Amino acid sequence: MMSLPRLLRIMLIALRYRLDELVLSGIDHPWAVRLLWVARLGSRPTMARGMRLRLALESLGPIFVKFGQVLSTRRDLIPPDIADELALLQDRVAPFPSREAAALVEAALGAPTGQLFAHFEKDPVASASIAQVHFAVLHDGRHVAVKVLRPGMLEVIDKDLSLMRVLAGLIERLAPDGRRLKPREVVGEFDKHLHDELDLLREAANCSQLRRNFAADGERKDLLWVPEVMWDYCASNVFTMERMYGIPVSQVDRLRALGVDIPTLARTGVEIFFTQVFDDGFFHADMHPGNIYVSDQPATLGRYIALDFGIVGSLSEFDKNYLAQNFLAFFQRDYRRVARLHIESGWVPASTREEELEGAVRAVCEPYFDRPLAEISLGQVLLRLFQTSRRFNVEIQPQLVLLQKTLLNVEGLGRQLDPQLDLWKTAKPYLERWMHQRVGLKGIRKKLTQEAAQWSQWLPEFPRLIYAQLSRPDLSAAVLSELQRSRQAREQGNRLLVALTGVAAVALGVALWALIR
Ligand SMILES: Nc1ncnc2c1ncn2[C@@H]1O[C@H](COP(=O)(O)OP(=O)(O)OP(=O)(O)O)[C@@H](O)[C@H]1O
Repeated sequence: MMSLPRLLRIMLIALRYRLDELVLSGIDHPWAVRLLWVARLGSRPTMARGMRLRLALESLGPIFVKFGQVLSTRRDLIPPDIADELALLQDRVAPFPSREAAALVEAALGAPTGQLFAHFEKDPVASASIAQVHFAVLHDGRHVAVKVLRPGMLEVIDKDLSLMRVLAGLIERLAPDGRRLKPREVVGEFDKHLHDELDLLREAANCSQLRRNFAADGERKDLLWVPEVMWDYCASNVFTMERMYGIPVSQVDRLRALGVDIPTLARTGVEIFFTQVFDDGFFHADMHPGNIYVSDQPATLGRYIALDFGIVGSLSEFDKNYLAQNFLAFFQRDYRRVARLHIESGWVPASTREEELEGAVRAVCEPYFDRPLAEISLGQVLLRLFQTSRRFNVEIQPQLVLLQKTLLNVEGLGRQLDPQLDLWKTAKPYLERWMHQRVGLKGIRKKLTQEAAQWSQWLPEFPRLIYAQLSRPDLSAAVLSELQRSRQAREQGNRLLVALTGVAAVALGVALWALIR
């Protein structure tokens, strides 16, 4: 599967941009030192290292560009100057011919586009490295957007990925800093990311779930507008959804000219994110400005529109608990609690000394309080917490890394819209409400409701089980005579136990009946 000419080309480009300096400086393998010395002859780095890496990735093609974009979010691993430069990577590429797009749709949906759609726009509205989007109209008049996967993507990706794995192995072995950079882990993560993005049915299902989450109750309906999935027009390489009408959130001047209140927009953006994280545990994790639009239609002016559902994150109750408690403890500067939370939840080995962890957490968190609360980046705090945790042998769960990356995006977006945005003020009510719901009466009620079905099965069996336990025939004579001695006391106790169990069962039954009624 691995192509030698392609590997050589990658290496030549890497040398041309002197990328060896980035990862191999300080190398002490004799043959590699000599080889590098020859290869470096005549080339002299004149540009900043980040720019050289960006240009190299651009000349290696769309998969490497995508890799650079993903890498730009790993600020826990790479220095800020490189991350900033990689964030500039654009993966707009020339569209593939519309004939080919139409043929792919026909093959996937089993009918010619002329028969499937009342109208199918020949020219794509957008084309990126993985897919391109065509607008169309269904026979019932609904306007749709049809996302079509580029042909032959899987083969190209698998070839480039196997090369990346080879390079990652080399870097890990040769580079003095190789282990810390975790190149194989980064490529592994990228591999998963790409394969997820390649399955458009998966993306359609994510879209459908997000739409349901935001359509469920009236309050939320106005927060975020998510396209409806046209399931009859979807396949693994074709995703047809409702067409949305809006303006990219980054075009602030246009939005302002339409009368959209920008500070409100900034606050709502953060609220939407926290709603997804703490209420649903399911969040859109590719929140770059190109995927977030704002409605320009009179009826829905200013409402957020989500697009591109290739990457989403899911959080368990445990993750949410970890996040909420840590944020709250952090803002109360209660580092002992942060440390204890990590030990009690089993995040760090039980043998970890609480004071040691507390000291480490204090060292990373305290500098943040040098600035006003409104300027603190929750994404950065989380990142620093993760970095500290790593030193104490914690493997950070991928969904939390995804969340931290998205949080940085959301904060960036919010502050771009409104530099005065007080993130903590916007986030705090969510965290407190969530904690309240979890530990307060509401939380207990919710838990009981969830368990109600189980209890309704167990409850009727209680008297039989109690009776069976109290009249076990297999008690030996010795035990019986021993028991006879204390029979009186026990009978008294048993009567009390049965009475109490009965009362408890009735109370529980009434409570459950009230909850599920
Ligand atoms: N439902 C829709 N309604 C209107 N326009 C859409 C819709 N879906 C996608 N588009 C347009 O197509 C563009 C690309 O869509 P999308 O982001 O889903 O594709 P992508 O291939 O994942 O691109 P990228 O990798 O750059 O994010 C969007 O920025 C938007 O302009």
